[in-house]
Formats: sequence, C-alpha cells, structure tokens
Amino acid sequence: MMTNPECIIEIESLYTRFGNHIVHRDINLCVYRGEVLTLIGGSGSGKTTLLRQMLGLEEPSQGSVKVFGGTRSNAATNPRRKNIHSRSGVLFQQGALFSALTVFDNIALPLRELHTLSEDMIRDLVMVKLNMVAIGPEHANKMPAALSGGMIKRVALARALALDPEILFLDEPTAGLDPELSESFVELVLALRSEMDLTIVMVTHDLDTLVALSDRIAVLADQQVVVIGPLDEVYRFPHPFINSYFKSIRHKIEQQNNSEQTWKTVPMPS
Ligand SMILES: Nc1ncnc2c1ncn2[C@@H]1O[C@H](COP(=O)(O)OP(=O)(O)OP(=O)(O)O)[C@@H](O)[C@H]1O
Repeated sequence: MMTNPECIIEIESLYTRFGNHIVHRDINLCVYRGEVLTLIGGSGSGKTTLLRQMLGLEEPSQGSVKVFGGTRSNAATNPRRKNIHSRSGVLFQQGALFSALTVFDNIALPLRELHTLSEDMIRDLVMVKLNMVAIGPEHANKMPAALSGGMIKRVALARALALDPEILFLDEPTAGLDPELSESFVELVLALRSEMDLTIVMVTHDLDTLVALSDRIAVLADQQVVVIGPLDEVYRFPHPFINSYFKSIRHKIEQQNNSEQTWKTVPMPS
C-alpha cells in the first residue's frame, strides 16, 4: 500500500504584506521529501520572498512555514532553528562566493562554523565536495575572480552541499550560464540529487532547467499558488500567465516524452 509522502516543508495559510502591498494571499504548499519543486511566476509574484521564508530569512505576515515539522520562526537563539539551518543548503543567484576567500575557504566556511571539526577533517571534506562537483584539487587555492562562471556555480554548489543537507534551495541556478554550461550544471544537480537523497526547491526563469529538473511546478500568480503539479498538468492549466509562459514551447512539451529536444529559453512575460 502506498504511504502518504512526507511534507518536508509545509506552508499553511501564508500571507505576506509589505505595507498595503499584498504579495501572498492564503498560500498552502507541501514540498514532498525527495522531489524537485520549482516555483515560477511573473516578476514580483513573490517567488524569492517565498523561498526566503522557507529558508527562515523572512517571516510571513501571517500563517506558518514548517520545515522538518517545526517552524523556523523562533529566532536565532533557538537551537532547533540552527539544526534546520544546517540541514538546508542554498545556492543564491547573486554573490555566490565570498570574493576575498579562496575556493577552499569558501567551501570550508560552513564546516568551520560548526566548531566541531578538526582542520584535517575539514580539508578532507572540502576535497570530497570539490570532487563531487567535478572541480580538480588544483583549483582549491584559487580566488573566485580567477574562475569561469560555470566553475563559480559548481564551487557555490559544493559550498551549499558542504554540510550534506537534506534540502537544497536553488535561486536561478543557471542564470548567466550559456546553454552548454547550463546543461552540464543541470546534469550535475540531477546526479547529486540521487546520490545525496536531496529535496530541492528551485526558482528559475530558464525553461531548459525547469523541464530538466522539476518533478512538480508551483505557479505563483494573483498572489496565490494557482496550480501545482507535474509539467504535463501545469502547462495545460487555463491561466493567462501560464498560457503566455508556455506558449512558445507548447508543441515541444507535447513531443517531450519521445524526443531529446533542446529547449530554448524564452523571455518571461511580465
Ligand atoms: N523587503 C521588502 N520590502 C518591500 N517590498 C518588498 C520587499 N521584498 C519584496 N518586496 C516586494 O514583494 C514583491 C515580490 O518580490 P519577489 O522578489 O519575491 O518577487 P519575484 O517573484 O521573486 O520577482 P522576480 O522574478 O522579479 O525576481 C515585489 O513587488 C517586491 O517589490
């Protein structure tokens, strides 16, 4: 008998207001353990804000965000919050790496913050993570400025995975990468996902990335999640944003199961 999948993140009756501006109105959402859930929506629809709320970096105006069954909202003094923090990794679109630190020190940072590991152990763990993201040890002492865009993303991913998180948050993971680099980054995420049993929550504007990675897609529009489900269901849902978003690739979605089609990124409708 199938058991109900576990909600590793559970959002209930969530409202977000900035002054008179309502961004989210009664959002209810469950992120299942082991899935890749992608948030899409027009500019200003509240994707990043929702991601930051799941990370505990912002509080909703009303409602709750439960991660691993507990709320993040109990301030930095709460050891439970610290525990949640160390069980999540995040790859931010901007400022992926500390520019004044070497590749090695960037990845070592979250490990050193634990204050429980010896430098020998940290060195071994950093090297394992570099290997996981296919960066050779010869790059460990380089500064971020000496790396290509693709390598920066990989090192940032290694840092996000430093503590072996259960949940990985990806904010525009392939933004700024050319299609080839983007594709190899997506392949890397897919490989690591099964290797590490990750649950992934992602925000992306890139259709290639969306199609390649997502198990389910949640569409934010009209301050709500208007639909959530697999691509096949979501792209058919009658909503102006969805019609416009998937318009240029609708025929490709229909061929998807039988082809190795290369997807093209289309501009986001506003
Ligand atoms: N700290 C804040 N103070 C006031 N308004 C904010 C704040 N943070 C976000 N907003 C507003 O909330 C709305 C949602 O912003 P958010 O960045 O979450 O949207 P988004 O869907 O991620 O947009 P984009 O795709 O353009 O990145 C926007 O109108 C934004 O201006």
